Amino acid sequence: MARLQGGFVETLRNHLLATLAAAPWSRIVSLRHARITNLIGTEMQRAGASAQFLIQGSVALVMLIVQAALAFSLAPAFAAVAIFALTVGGLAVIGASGRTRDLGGDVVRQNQAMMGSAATFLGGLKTAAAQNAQQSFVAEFAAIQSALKDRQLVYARRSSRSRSVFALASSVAGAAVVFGGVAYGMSAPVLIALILIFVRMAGPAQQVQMMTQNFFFSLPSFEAVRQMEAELTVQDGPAPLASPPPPGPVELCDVSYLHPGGGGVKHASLAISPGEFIGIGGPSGAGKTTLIDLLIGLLTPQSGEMRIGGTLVDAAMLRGWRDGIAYVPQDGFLFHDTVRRNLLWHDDRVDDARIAAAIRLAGAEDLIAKLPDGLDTVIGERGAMLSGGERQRIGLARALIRLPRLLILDEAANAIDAEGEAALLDRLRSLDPRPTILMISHRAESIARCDRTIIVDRGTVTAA
Ligand SMILES: Nc1ncnc2c1ncn2[C@@H]1O[C@H](COP(=O)(O)OP(=O)(O)OP(=O)(O)O)[C@@H](O)[C@H]1O
Repeated sequence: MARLQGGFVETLRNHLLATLAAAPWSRIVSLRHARITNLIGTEMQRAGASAQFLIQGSVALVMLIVQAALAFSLAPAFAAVAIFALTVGGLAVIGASGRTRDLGGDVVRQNQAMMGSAATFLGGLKTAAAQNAQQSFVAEFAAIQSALKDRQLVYARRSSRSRSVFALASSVAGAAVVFGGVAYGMSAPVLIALILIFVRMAGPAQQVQMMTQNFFFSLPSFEAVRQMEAELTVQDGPAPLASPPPPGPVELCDVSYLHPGGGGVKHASLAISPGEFIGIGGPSGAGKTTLIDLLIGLLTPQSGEMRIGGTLVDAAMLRGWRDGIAYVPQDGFLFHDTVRRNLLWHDDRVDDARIAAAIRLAGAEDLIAKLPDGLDTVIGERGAMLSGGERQRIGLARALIRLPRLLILDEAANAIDAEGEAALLDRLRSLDPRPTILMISHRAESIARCDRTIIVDRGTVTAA
């Protein structure tokens, strides 16, 4: 049973992760991270427990049926009364299952709120510490914990009450069997055998009752996992194999994508040749990131089309296209591990010469030289032990290690001093062969270093 339960949880967890990985970006972006981490951790375990309760309850039910059949063969009328009593008890338990399930649903919601509160606290730790605001986080967390404990107490009280009722009812039933047997002149051997059977039925009957309750209490966890999968799944079937796109320009032909609030990109048409270094400028919220998300295929055009090397992009080509993309956001994702593991996050079969070349290009040589253990220094959660500019240089080096066909810099150097950024851009310009580089920046002097500029303003894309 342990193997079954372990296998069930493993399969469920892997399936959820695979669904998440295959989900369209527009759906992933609106998900709350705490919801996912809570599902993967706590709720998966509860869902596994619910599967185990189902199996244990079924085993106990089979035992109960066998014992009831045995009792029936000895004294049919008696057994019929006992089976009737058991059925009434079973129906009462099932009747209460709706409320038990609601309680289980409350527990899922509170677990999620608790995870969300902890994640917000950790994310805003520095701001909270700087403003002495930790107490409000602690108070919020305590309030959620208290609500969670209350729901669990209600459940514990309810199951303890039904266990007492069951114990009382089975004692009364036992006494009734003895009394009835004597009153109706049942022979001593049959009566003793019947009592033995009924006594042995009490265990499985109670187990069925408890397992049913536990099952309905943990069922909402399984339902929550399924619910998320349903929200993330667009179509069934295996993802297509990646097919590399043909060489040639990337083109957007009259492409529009508007987010639910109305912001985005309208009727964009542009062609980007291989090796071009293009600056993308425009005010905040104008649609620059949306344009990039369309070019890397994270967003699918609502109208218009995208071509690479003259060929219309389909799902298989999109996978191949992304294999050649390196994307560097403003706040590059760094994790609590060594610089080396952060650099090789995507592919650890890279040789040292390629790592050194990428570090040189990103201008991260001095930074790594001064770290106590060089490339093997652990840099803290989200690279907390580095400065903003240093974090960005590590993010850039990681992207360059990929030897991308398309390099996207989404305000990826805005924390680096102007002089350092100018030198970095010059190094990128002189790369040979040079990848296509798209750089979003709010610094006019940085944009000026590109081959040409695209301006995005209120969703309209124009060449400057
Ligand atoms: N997932 C989303 N859901 C709803 N609206 C969104 C979403 N993403 C972006 N928007 C909206 O679309 C518009 C364009 O956003 P986008 O991120 O493309 O702008 P941007 O030019 O990159 O801005 P910035 O320079 O500030 O990064 C904004 O009004 C933004 O609020």
